[in-house]
Amino acid sequence: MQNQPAARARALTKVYGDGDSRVVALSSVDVEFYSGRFTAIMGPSGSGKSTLMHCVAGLDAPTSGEVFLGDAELADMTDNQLTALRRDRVGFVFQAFNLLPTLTAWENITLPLDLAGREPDRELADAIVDAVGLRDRLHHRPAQLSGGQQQRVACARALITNPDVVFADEPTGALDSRSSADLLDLLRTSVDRFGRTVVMVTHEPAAAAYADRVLFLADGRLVDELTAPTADRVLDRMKHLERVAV
Ligand SMILES: Nc1ncnc2c1ncn2[C@@H]1O[C@H](COP(=O)(O)OP(=O)(O)OP(=O)(O)O)[C@@H](O)[C@H]1O
Repeated sequence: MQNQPAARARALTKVYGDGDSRVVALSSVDVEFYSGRFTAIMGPSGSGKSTLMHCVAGLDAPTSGEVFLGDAELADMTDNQLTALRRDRVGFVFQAFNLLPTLTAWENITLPLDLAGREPDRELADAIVDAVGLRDRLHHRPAQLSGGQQQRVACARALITNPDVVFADEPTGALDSRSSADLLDLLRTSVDRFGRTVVMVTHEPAAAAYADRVLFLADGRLVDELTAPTADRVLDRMKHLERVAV
């Protein structure tokens, strides 16, 4: 049985520019991201992966179509409501870690709560700090941490508000293979242990294999999907897509 979608889009279309520079980045995409699941989005370069994630996360407005986070339709929201939604109900992890250099790891992790005037839930904060394995680094600043540690701080920051959905855009893109595996384990743990919903854009079949389900985009359309993926099966589908695309 599938869970309720934590986020979904209907007939989502995104067009950039006009005239000669017009690009249809997404063409009438219907998609559901199930609650408590880990979904990976793959596809050739330029296929619309980041655009899809940004539209569903409320970072970018669709040209047409509908996007829902839970029951809320994003188009019905004012700018202030969208800002609050991005702060309180959505967590983000990007390829560049985007930590504030003057704050310690702990201050970076709790920043979204400070901005919202909320206190950390001690039990959740403890569990997250243990899961990211940074208990002895909490008072270090980003420059004193490795890339992998910085990305785990970013991941803890995305989890600390107990968001409905964590969106990760190429989160392992700047990491070595060991740090990538640690980060992917952490995203997997956030789903299995904390019940989070994770949506991750990636180029790497080995990273997509951590997900429960992989969606494949080509030319702005959803063209395929795989459940219980393995790196080999993901790679096979990608080869097929890239053959079709040339
Ligand atoms: N701000 C923008 N203005 C104009 N065109 C854009 C803009 N953002 C994206 N595009 C175009 O939209 C299409 C989809 O881009 P998108 O970044 O979503 O693809 P992607 O699958 O994430 O690519 P990659 O794997 O290379 O990061 C591409 O043709 C891109 O050039």
